[in-house]
Amino acid sequence: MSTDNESGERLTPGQQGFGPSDGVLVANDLRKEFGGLTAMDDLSFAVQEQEILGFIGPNGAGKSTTFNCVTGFYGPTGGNVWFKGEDVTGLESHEMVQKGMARTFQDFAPLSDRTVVRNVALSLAPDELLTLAGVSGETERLAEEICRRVGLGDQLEETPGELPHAGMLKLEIAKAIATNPDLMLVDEPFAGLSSGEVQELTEVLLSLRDNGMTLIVVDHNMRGLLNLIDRAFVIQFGAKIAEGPPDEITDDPKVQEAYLGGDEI
Ligand SMILES: Nc1ncnc2c1ncn2[C@@H]1O[C@H](COP(=O)(O)OP(=O)(O)OP(=O)(O)O)[C@@H](O)[C@H]1O
Repeated sequence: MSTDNESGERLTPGQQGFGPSDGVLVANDLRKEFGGLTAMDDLSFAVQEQEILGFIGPNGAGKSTTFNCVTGFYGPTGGNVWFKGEDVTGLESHEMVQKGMARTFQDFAPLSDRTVVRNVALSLAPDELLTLAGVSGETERLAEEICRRVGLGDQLEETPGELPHAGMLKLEIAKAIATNPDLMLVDEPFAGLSSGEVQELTEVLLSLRDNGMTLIVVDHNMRGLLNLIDRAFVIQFGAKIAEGPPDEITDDPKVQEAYLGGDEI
């Protein structure tokens, strides 16, 4: 990643430029403008395989914009995104899913008239469905297994409306797992959860990593993330202000200033 230039000076990503092989997901000089507003200002970062990156920033910092540009919901104005070494800049969201990138949504939109397990079965990757075609009950079995992995084993036959808020979050994660991703971007997973529920969901996300997945967790602050993330990447005004181990980042003067007058980081 960072290499020395001819004069021996350490180069930071923005100066040197990240390349396709610098991580499983790499953004280089990623930019998004909305009219005259620059929401993402030549942002560069790389996420390593099986890493859990916390992507943090105060309100309006550009987290959702970055999330949307990486997952194909917005086309970036400039820069590049590489996923597993391939240039995926500007691809559509369904193409990103096919390539192994999943995301969760803050606005849950399950099919309210289908059971929990059917909702997950309907999200199963087409590959899995083709492989399983004609094998009676296999699709359902796989969907059930995913539900159990996220702690929904006892609610398989309930409808989403019967689930508590934490259950809806688990369903959202189960639907993302069903697409068989290598990388999952999780949007504010702990919003509105009790400390016990945070702990339970932390264990689910850690087990996904232990099974080979890479995760980016986007959040307004680091409450609840300390036991989950390996590294925090903090942005403000669409640009990086700090990066490092989560327990150190909270003491960073730039981070404290960014949160001044607002919520605690
Ligand atoms: N579709 C859009 N059109 C115009 N401006 C936008 C659009 N989406 C975001 N912005 C602006 O871009 C900036 C970054 O917004 P963004 O939603 O990415 O921040 P955020 O870090 O996700 O904030 P929050 O934590 O409040 O969700 C803000 O100034 C926002 O008003």
